[in-house]
Amino acid sequence: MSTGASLVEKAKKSAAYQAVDENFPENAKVVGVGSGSTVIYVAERIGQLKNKESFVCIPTGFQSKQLIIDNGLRLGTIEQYPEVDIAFDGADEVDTELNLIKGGGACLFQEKLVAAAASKFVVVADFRKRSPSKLGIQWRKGIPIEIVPCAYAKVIKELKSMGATTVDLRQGGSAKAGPVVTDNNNFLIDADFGEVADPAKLHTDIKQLVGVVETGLFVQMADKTYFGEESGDVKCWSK
Ligand SMILES: O=C[C@H](O)[C@H](O)[C@H](O)COP(=O)(O)O
Repeated sequence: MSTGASLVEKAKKSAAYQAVDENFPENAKVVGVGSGSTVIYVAERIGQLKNKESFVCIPTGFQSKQLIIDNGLRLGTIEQYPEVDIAFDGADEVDTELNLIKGGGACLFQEKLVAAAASKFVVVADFRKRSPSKLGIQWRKGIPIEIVPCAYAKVIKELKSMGATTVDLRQGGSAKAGPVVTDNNNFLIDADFGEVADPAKLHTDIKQLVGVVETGLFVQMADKTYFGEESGDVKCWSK
């Protein structure tokens, strides 16, 4: 009998494999590979393609770069290839409009850069990531926000005055004393705004604060999301 953890793992793998199988363009030249535990299976599936010498993969951070290398894929950079045919990535939460919260694994800036450069953006997730309506229902840790380190005290104060109920500078915990440092040498703040009524407005309001590099709100960027279900099925939401 499958345990809860192995059901989740199977769900991630089924979603990732189906997303690659149904969306990988035959003549793809440049492919974005996201970050996190679900994308591991995306990279694995792309690594099984017979024509893997014919395209380059663009990473969204250090872990993603390692996934590309470990699966025998060609590594490129977004500076060399600013036009991406398709990008695959995970999400922390997906709402019914396909808006996303991302950055639970501290990789949001490069993820958004690659997704924004992509003609098509496909998200892979397990059933726990699906919101019944708005963002902020399933993912309760707050919206990840990447900031320039010296701005943290100012931005925390401003997020509180914008109505965030809890605002935390993300800590490394037992793995690192002090704050998490992103792949871009920045800090992360997690700001809880509860249920997000208008993700586009919240993103714009946060982005205007001096010191904010990017928010983990991906508004109207995803074309499709594949959810691996507990039953073993995969559900696809598309625009
Ligand atoms: O910063 C991390 C990324 O946004 C991930 O794609 C996101 O946290 C989902 O990761 P996972 O597939 O491990 O749930």
